[in-house]
Amino acid sequence: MLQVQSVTRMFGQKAAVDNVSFTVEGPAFVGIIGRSGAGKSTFLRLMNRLIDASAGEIRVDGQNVLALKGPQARAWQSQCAMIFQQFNLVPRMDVASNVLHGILNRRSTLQTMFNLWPQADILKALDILDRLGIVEQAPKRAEALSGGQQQRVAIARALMQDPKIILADEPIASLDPMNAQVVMDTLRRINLEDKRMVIANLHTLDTARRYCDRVIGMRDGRIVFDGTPDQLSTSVAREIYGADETFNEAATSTSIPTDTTADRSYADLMLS
Ligand SMILES: Nc1ncnc2c1ncn2[C@@H]1O[C@H](COP(=O)(O)OP(=O)(O)OP(=O)(O)O)[C@@H](O)[C@H]1O
Repeated sequence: MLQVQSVTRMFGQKAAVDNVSFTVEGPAFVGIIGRSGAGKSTFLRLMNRLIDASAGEIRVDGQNVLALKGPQARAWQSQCAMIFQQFNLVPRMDVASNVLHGILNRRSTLQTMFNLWPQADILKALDILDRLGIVEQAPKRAEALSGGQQQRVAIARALMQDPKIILADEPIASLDPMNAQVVMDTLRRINLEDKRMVIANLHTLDTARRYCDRVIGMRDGRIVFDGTPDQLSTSVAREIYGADETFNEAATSTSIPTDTTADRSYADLMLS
């Protein structure tokens, strides 16, 4: 169970995250939406302890993870793995080693220097890649893969940590619609099959509606919507994004073009 209680993060005089509270029971798939600067990334970084909160508590199964220090804070970080828009892989390193890097902090410097991995870890990494449908890519350099494949490698690296929670910061923002769907399907599968909570910052409404059990809308650091995908009407979305009646949902869509639109580029669709 996740309990976020009155969490605030100030940058100077500005509250990037402003008195945010919500509770999630069980391993839900939670989407956070909102326009640029709403505080979505800051919130995920607070949860993962990449930055400190100015006030508030985040309790996971009763423990306030914002109060953890030193090794306990690092242990928490491996319990809530992070996935980023730009994948954050080591481009020249092979895919299998990138996945193994998910458990880098559990190894000695000497083992790391000589790239020595226990066989059990290597097998686990290959198993995870197999599960995500990219095991044949294991010996290739990460930079040789498509964006969608690279994001799946990043998900595999996260799974190597065996996390309770996966935090995904705009995981499909750099991907074309087809790859975006594969990556979102992968995250949803992990959520449902492994019962790991996923909290994903999403920049498109249709993705939030399609994949999430729960959607949280942020605006200027505050929660302005917290509900189910079917409660996320166009007028509610307009409120979250702070847009007027010219607000066009299609401009926040990543749906895959079909039939009559198949010849048009994705950019054309976004602009239409
Ligand atoms: N390190 C920082 N120093 C100062 N201000 C910051 C810092 N990080 C974020 N902010 C500010 O906090 C606010 C929230 O930023 P944040 O990146 O969390 O928004 P976001 O909703 O994730 O936006 P985006 O979708 O563009 O990433 C913004 O006004 C931003 O300028």
